[in-house]
Amino acid sequence: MSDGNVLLVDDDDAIRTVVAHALRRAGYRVRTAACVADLDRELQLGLPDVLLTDVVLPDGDGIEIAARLHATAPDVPVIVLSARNTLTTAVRATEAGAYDYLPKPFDLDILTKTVAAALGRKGVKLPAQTDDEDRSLPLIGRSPAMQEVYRVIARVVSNDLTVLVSGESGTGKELVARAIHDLGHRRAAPFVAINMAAIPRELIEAELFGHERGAFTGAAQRTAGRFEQAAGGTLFLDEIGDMPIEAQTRLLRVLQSGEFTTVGGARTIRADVRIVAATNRALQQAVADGHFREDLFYRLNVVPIALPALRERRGDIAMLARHFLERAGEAGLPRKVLDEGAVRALEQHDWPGNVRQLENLMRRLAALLRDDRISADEIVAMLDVGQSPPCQAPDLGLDAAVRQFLDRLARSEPAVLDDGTLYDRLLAEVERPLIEAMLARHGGNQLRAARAIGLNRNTLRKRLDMLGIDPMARPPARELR
Ligand SMILES: Nc1ncnc2c1ncn2[C@@H]1O[C@H](COP(=O)(O)OP(=O)(O)OP(=O)(O)O)[C@@H](O)[C@H]1O
Repeated sequence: MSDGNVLLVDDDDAIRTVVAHALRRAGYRVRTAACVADLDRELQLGLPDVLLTDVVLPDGDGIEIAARLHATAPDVPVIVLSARNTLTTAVRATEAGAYDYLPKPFDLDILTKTVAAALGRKGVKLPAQTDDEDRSLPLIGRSPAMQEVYRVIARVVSNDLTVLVSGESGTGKELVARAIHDLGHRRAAPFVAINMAAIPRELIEAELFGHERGAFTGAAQRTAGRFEQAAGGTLFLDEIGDMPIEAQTRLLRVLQSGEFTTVGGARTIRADVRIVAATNRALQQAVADGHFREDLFYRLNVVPIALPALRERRGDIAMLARHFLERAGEAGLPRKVLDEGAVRALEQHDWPGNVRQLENLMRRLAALLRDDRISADEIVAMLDVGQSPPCQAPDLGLDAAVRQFLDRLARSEPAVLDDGTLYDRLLAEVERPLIEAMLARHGGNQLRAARAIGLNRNTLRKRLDMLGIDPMARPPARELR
């Protein structure tokens, strides 16, 4: 049995009663305070071994209390309890020197265990407080799964540990990487992203490490790689599972030695970057299949952050949807609101394209609907995009396009057949329906569609721009003539 001294500050009588009871049952001596003034009186009577504090108090802010106590009595761990379950709160609490942050509602068992752990680790050195706290924190969501993500982010912003973010496409992996950069001490230096799936495999090493003049055909001058561009900042290695094995070996060497050599050069440069890698597939499986080096996996997976799929945190959907409608409004699109049925329809959907798909849908609704209120019917109609019946080869609409083309050809002058443009014209005819159908089939996910078609993602993006295709749009119904 512990005889630790706990001081609990919360203006909610029920929370004070329940928490104090649970902690007393666990063997702690508990004092309580309902506001900052009460707390000050209690502190004059003696310091506790652990302080638990709510954030919003009638006469002050619990995080300021944490910072104050951390400055005057750094040995006393502070656990912040908050109903404002945002990344901002988690990060502010950690920066203020709090030992831990527990989102409300919390589990009493977890609270008791956290208090026990805090008592066992008193005197832990915590990150220093930083200056500007109201930096833009873009991650939305209060689900328990996102709370866990915030807690891990809050723990890594003050160090340079390598982070591996995993999650399905569109779950916010890049956003997490940016948040880690923007909140950390490297934020004044660049955040540089490189996507392994978007670069031809043979160019990845040159892109990462730079190359000397003449290092390979077409290398007319020395070019700095992403490691050099990101010096002092953060390098985001997206879709790390797509990295060719030779580049993996080279990256591993860099991570081990802290230095790299440019392609074709004898020059060694210190790698001063924080690495955040991301993957949308199970890297362990890639390791088991021999496609990803196990030693590199462990080097990258120092701090894992697993982002939940949107369907695993349906409680966040309404908040995210409203956030995206608001953003669309700020961007000049008409302001719209969701009615209750619309929210339910959104919450029931499975979101194969995750937050990105929800964001695109909200933007399209804001742009296309005439009504100010969005109803369930409109959501369902727009979500219907590309749902092909199961167990049936989907109709990509290509046969119709080709038939129409052949039809026109049959009706034209015979010389048109031999004018040297047939190949290009036929391709032009099928490209749009092919891309539209494959995008729809993959829920608007460009990476998956590109992979399925056999195109590089960058090439697909360029073609979308060229053809003016909206990746989330429903493909137009093609008539057979
Ligand atoms: N929690 C969130 N709050 C607000 N916006 C989000 C959140 N998660 C994702 N988004 C938005 O969704 C879109 C997709 O996010 P992001 O590019 O970070 O996903 P990703 O997992 O890196 O995707 P991919 O694997 O396809 O590269 C972005 O526009 C991002 O701003």
